[in-house]
Amino acid sequence: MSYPKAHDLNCLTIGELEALATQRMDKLTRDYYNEGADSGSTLAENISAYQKYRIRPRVLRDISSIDTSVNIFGHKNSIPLGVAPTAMQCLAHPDGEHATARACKKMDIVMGLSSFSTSTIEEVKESLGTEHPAALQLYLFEEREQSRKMIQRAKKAGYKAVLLTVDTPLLGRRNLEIRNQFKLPKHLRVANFTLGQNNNQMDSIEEKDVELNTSTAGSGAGHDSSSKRAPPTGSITFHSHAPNPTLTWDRDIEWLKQECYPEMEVWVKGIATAEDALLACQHRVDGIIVSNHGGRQLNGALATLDALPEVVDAVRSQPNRVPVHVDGGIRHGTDVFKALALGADFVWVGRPVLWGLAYKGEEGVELCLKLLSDEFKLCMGLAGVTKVEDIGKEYLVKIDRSGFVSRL
Ligand SMILES: Cc1cc2nc3c(=O)[nH]c(=O)nc-3n(C[C@H](O)[C@H](O)[C@H](O)COP(=O)(O)O)c2cc1C
Ligand SMILES: CC(C)CC(=O)C(=O)O
Repeated sequence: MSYPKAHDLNCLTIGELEALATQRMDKLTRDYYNEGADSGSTLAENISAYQKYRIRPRVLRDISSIDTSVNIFGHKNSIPLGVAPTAMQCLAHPDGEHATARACKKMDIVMGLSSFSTSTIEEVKESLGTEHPAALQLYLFEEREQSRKMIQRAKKAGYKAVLLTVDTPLLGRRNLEIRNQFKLPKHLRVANFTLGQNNNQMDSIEEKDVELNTSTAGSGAGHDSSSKRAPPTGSITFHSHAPNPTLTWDRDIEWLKQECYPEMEVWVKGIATAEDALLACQHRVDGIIVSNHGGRQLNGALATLDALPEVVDAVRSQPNRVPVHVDGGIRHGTDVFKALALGADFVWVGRPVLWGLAYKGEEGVELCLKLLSDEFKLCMGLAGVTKVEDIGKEYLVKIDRSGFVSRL
């Protein structure tokens, strides 16, 4: 018997990957990527929530053949994990989203692409290849024509789904970002909205956008409680356009489905309650991602793993049961196992992939995905499970602060 595979002896865990990446990123990027909103307590709890559960391993079950694969968007994915959409990946590495795409392709792992990517929808799909599944994360703009164009481009490029981000009616308050007056360096662009589309110069993040973040004027979160906001105009920037306080279930989800069907599925990303999960089912979305945006939006919100059971229960009470995914705080293969045992069908991972990218570009992302894959497979085997669909709550116990253990 040999030691478990070591892909990089300098980096055997996601924790080590974070440390290595942290040394390599400039302060602006590191702060932008790593921080959560306000005190960061929701970001921290997304991670620590996994420690409330312990695994109940079963033995003597012949685990000599383990199948970690699942289906997503009609494709086989090597493990029940995808790369969450995260903005502006060229900040971490010059190859940015292309490096992520190539690593995803190699690892048979679905990729979520942010609307605010530093490479275009079409370019990234080319790096993924025609067969490989991808989902476009959508910030649905008030300027609906821009969103319609994005959707059409994604369809044409072969994206399988749109993940509508619903937890950004306003932008969360990220203090380091504000203190650093974060903006995209001049040599980078938010590629989907730059020259070439519509012959319309839509700039990347400029000085005035920083103003929007610090004063929150225009984002609807100004201090004047009676002020009425005006819809954003001019350049498309993340501060001005990503948050959209006008979105509603009735008007916008229905509109989006009409625009996307039949080529692309419509998912909502950012559900955190049973009530909204029920509405998502009633509006017949194709899937739900339980997410609090990696703790970057409403600080004080429940950790996603803690929100997951109520969402799963709500969805299971419905006749049209849709898949439930979760993201936030996943840093080890055992976390993937725990999320699935609590009823998730699939998980998405954000920051660890960015750390991989910052560490070694494509190779670093691949390393990140390999670590999580290896850990997940090992966890399945040691827990006595050979098929993903067999992972259930009987494999977990909850442990409270005083060490009291209870069955689920
Ligand atoms: C730097 C950064 C940028 C992000 N950009 C987006 C984005 O453009 N759209 C979006 O829906 N979510 C975005 N997210 C949230 C992720 O999709 C995901 O919900 C979150 O990162 C999961 O938490 P984790 O980082 O703990 O894995 C971003 C997260 C980070 C850290
Ligand atoms: C607002 C974005 C463009 C990026 C984002 O979602 C994030 O920074 O969390």
